[in-house]
Amino acid sequence: MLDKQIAFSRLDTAFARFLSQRSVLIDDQQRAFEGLAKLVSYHQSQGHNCIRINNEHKVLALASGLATLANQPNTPSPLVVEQDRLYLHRYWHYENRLAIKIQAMTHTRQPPQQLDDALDRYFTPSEEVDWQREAAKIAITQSFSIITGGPGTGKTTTVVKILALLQELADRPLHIALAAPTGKAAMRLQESIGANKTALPCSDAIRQLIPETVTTLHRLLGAKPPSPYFRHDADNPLAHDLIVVDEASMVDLALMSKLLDALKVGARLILLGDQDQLASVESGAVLTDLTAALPLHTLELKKSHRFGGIIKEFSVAVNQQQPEIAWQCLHTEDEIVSLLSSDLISYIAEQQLAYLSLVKNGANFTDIYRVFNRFQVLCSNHQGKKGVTDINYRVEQKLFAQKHIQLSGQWYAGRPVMITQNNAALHLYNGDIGLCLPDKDQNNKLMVFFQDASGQIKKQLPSRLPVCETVFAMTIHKSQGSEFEDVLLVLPESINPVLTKELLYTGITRAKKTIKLAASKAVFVATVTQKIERVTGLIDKFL
Ligand SMILES: Nc1ncnc2c1ncn2[C@@H]1O[C@H](COP(=O)(O)OP(=O)(O)OP(=O)(O)O)[C@@H](O)[C@H]1O
Repeated sequence: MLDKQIAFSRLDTAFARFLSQRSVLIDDQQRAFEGLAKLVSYHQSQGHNCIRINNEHKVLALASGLATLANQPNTPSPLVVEQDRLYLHRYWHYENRLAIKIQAMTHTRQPPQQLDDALDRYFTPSEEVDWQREAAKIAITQSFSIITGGPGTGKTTTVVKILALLQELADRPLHIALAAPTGKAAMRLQESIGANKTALPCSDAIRQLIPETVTTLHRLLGAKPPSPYFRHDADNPLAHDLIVVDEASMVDLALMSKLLDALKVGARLILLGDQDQLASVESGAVLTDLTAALPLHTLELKKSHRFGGIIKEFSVAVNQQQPEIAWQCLHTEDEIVSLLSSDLISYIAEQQLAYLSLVKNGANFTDIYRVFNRFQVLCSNHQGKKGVTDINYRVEQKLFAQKHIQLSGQWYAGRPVMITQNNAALHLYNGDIGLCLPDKDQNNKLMVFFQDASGQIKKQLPSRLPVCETVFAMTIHKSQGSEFEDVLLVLPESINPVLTKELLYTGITRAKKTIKLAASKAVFVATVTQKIERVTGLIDKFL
């Protein structure tokens, strides 16, 4: 049953050997069991919650003495068999807890009196169905709700109205937390909430009950690194009456399960996100699974208020896996969505000139940061030709050859960097972007400048920074939760397993104004055709 093509890690091999040596099996059966354990370990590391097994494997796993049936829990075993699925015990536990906790929240609440009148004040009555109003109705009458939709469909606008409505309708002020999986996503939601609050048709008293700060989920739950556990859990629940989580597609099974565990009895949860985006980096496809499993708790907003036109058409064609239509979108006259026709590295270097000239002229950081963030190169892959490392290296060399940067060492004025490791002491987190600039207050010594959610600027000595990398280009994965005016999407020269329609859709939906694509038709078509399939048992647990 072992697939020779699979690149098992040393961890997969060591884990499987460890288990098989503890099994009661011998000889061929022991070897077969070791193969099975290796497969579970590998697929879990690839984002699946479990693997599908046939009867023979089920018998083998149970005969090993190291797997138990999910519905016959006795002593905890390293593996769990549930129907035709084999899990590592921990992931079965996460799936099971998550389903149990959500099911406990699926009873409908008594609709408050005058709900319709209240809704009418926030949502202008119209002839057609107003889906944002419907979403608000679901979120108010259910303890657990999901509002999904692509960029600009009004998820944030709607949720701010929901928060005001819930505060108006509550007997006492609700304790609300707003959270997102990454610092970047938290920052964006915070900006958006602030802007939306002022436009609410409510009293100042109600407005003040809507929080303005957005935290990361890890901070909300009280991370205790390196421990995988949080300060808040079932024994020490969060005090909040309502928690809103934005960019929920990025939340993996383990984190979502821990979040649900940490909710107090009677609390509400609203998940916001785009179910068509990439699944979480770690295992599971939680948002997609939950939207499929709980249609009565889910509302999908379809109409984009930010952009229609060709970007929308392009994203829809990619999402619906129509490669020929998507390819045609790249060939319209207005060039809002187009193929890159010039040399890739020269084009990227040219796009940095406005930014680098501000750096050279000693402009203030806010202006430099804004101009840098206008354009971003998003690659599908990190390694290999046309991956992030390759492009960053070649762009630096080009800018150096053109004398736009002075490349005497690793650090130079104008080097943009992305932090790739959290450092709580410095308040710098994976994904934060900083710019290396001469510090006028310190005799032009090179410092790395960052801007936080509140717009505050902080600086650090390059030598003190946690691990980071140059970021003229970043992966599409890292760009989740961010938006840029102009995006250049770069795919490699040959197809690889990372290339999926979800990845491309996520990259496309980062763009606010224009999209350029650097890819051959063959690779583009193959990418649109490939889809993320994650093996999970979550939907089955709601049947
Ligand atoms: N019903 C509406 N009528 C008109 N404009 C709207 C409506 N709903 C939202 N908008 C506007 O559309 C824009 C996008 O809305 P919003 O930021 O709420 O969308 P979103 O789904 O949260 O987007 P993203 O996922 O990109 O954060 C905003 O400028 C907002 O004011």
